[in-house]
Amino acid sequence: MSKVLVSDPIDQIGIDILSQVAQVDVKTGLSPDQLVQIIPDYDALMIRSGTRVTQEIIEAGTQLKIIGRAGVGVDNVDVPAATRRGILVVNSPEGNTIAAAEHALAMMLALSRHIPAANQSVKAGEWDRKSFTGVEVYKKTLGIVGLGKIGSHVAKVARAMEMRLLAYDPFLSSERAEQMGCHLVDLDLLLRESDYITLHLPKTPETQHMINAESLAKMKPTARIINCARGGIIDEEALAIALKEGKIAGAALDVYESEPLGESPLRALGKEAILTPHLGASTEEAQVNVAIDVAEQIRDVLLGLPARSAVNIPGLRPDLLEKLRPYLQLAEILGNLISQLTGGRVESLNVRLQGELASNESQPVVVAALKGLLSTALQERVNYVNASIEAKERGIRVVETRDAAVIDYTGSLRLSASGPNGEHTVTGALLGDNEIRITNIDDFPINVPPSRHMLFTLHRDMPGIIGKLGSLLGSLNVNIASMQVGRKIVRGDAVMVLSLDDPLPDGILNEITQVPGIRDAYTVTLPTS
Ligand SMILES: NC(=O)c1ccc[n+]([C@@H]2O[C@H](COP(=O)([O-])OP(=O)(O)OC[C@H]3O[C@@H](n4cnc5c(N)ncnc54)[C@H](O)[C@@H]3O)[C@@H](O)[C@H]2O)c1
Ligand SMILES: O=C(O)[C@H](O)COP(=O)(O)O
Repeated sequence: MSKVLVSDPIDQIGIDILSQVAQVDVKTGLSPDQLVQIIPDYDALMIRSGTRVTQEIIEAGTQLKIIGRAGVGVDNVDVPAATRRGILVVNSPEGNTIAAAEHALAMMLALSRHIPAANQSVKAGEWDRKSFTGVEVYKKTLGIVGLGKIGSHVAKVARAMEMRLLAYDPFLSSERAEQMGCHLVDLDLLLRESDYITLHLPKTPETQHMINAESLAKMKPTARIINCARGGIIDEEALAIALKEGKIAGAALDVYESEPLGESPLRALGKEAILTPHLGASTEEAQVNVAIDVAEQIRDVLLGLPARSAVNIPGLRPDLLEKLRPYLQLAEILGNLISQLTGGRVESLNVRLQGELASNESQPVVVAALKGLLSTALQERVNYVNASIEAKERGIRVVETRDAAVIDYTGSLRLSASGPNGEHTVTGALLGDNEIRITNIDDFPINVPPSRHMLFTLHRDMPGIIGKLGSLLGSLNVNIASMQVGRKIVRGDAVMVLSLDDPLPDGILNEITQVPGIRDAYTVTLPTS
């Protein structure tokens, strides 16, 4: 049974889903060293933002197949290291969108009306109304930095409060921003004109300290800033100084450069600063959403099914996946076949996608062919996550051609490559009921289903050859399940394709090529029943 480690608190519903297929161990609060020690036992790791999944942990996770982040941000996971090791990283891109947006809006209103400080004052026995006079958000300008899922929900609610909306998002068109009621502007203008600024963008090297002393200096002295996105987008030291010196009126932070927040000048500030401990996603609803979303993906991957929100492999729409699934299997088999026929070590792979496979949506089929090609050398270490990277690192050039014309089959795939055994070409297609067929080998037409043990010969089409080969295999107690000959002209060159019930004994290929008329022979083991 697979084993899943849950190293951050997640909703019970996620644990119930995982328990359908795996032993689930919930161990929160582990130190990095403890995690390195126990991770080798686990097939899957489920986390929130509390666990930092470093390269060291990934390398120690020799059984790890998937890391599931019950939330959006994967900045606490070394995704490139996971990709190199073929470990899938999945998240829940939408499960906590509403929760995070509502937290940002709550912060904006709490800042405007000094709610935390007023609450504290009443609880301390005071009745001070004068110190807590606030401001209204009505008709004020809200600058939204990052108009993605969370930013656009904030925009929707803020519009209902009749705020004027500015947005800065370099990856969004003005038309799209206008549809959301926002006027797209540059960051400089947004900083200068906004009464409130709310951040909803990822933390990247480019956005690190995007809000710094210089940008704070551009803001109005009455401006308030909210960060419920990621710590580090604001330079905390510069912010603390700006607040202390009254350069801006307030800040509400849910996320910090280092979490948990340690010693910080922010802690010493008064009612102008509101600090919450990374609570954006902490609603009952969001925690159920993300736990279901990610646990289901981990469960599916452990069952050999694809994940819907993988961050290190292009996601596939479920309908497209359903359509491509038999082609992915075909591509893997053909990739494996060509690798064995060429003797491995190919320098380039030519992939021809024909008929319905010519569409750009069939790109995963190329990845599947690479996976099949590399699996002879890398076995289970290659998968859909790392096949393209592994191929690149091995210097394998992939040349794709696409032709939408339908020839013989609705869709077909042809691979050619050369290696130590010379150049070979294999073509395959699906029959009406999605049955896989190898339809051509080295330009000889055939029509055989792939099978686990196969023998391919190149021979002269002449009487007696089939009988001689059959007798030879019979004398070795190898049972032939099926046999087919492909030829272009009578008594010319031909290929023979045999499906065998048993693997061929070692060294037998030499004997086969001694049969008069047989020029070459290859045994192949394919990943099929
Ligand atoms: N506090 C929390 O608990 C919490 C919860 C959920 C999400 N988040 C964080 O909120 C942020 C937004 O999440 P989302 O789901 O809306 O993501 P999203 O991908 O839907 O939106 C992000 C937007 O930021 C924009 N963007 C990227 N680089 C930018 C830049 N340099 N300047 C301006 N805009 C830029 C993108 O174009 C995109 O529109 C993320 O950082 C996420 O990790 C925090
Ligand atoms: O990226 C996210 O989803 C948020 O930061 C939430 O993080 P959390 O799951 O640790 O609450």
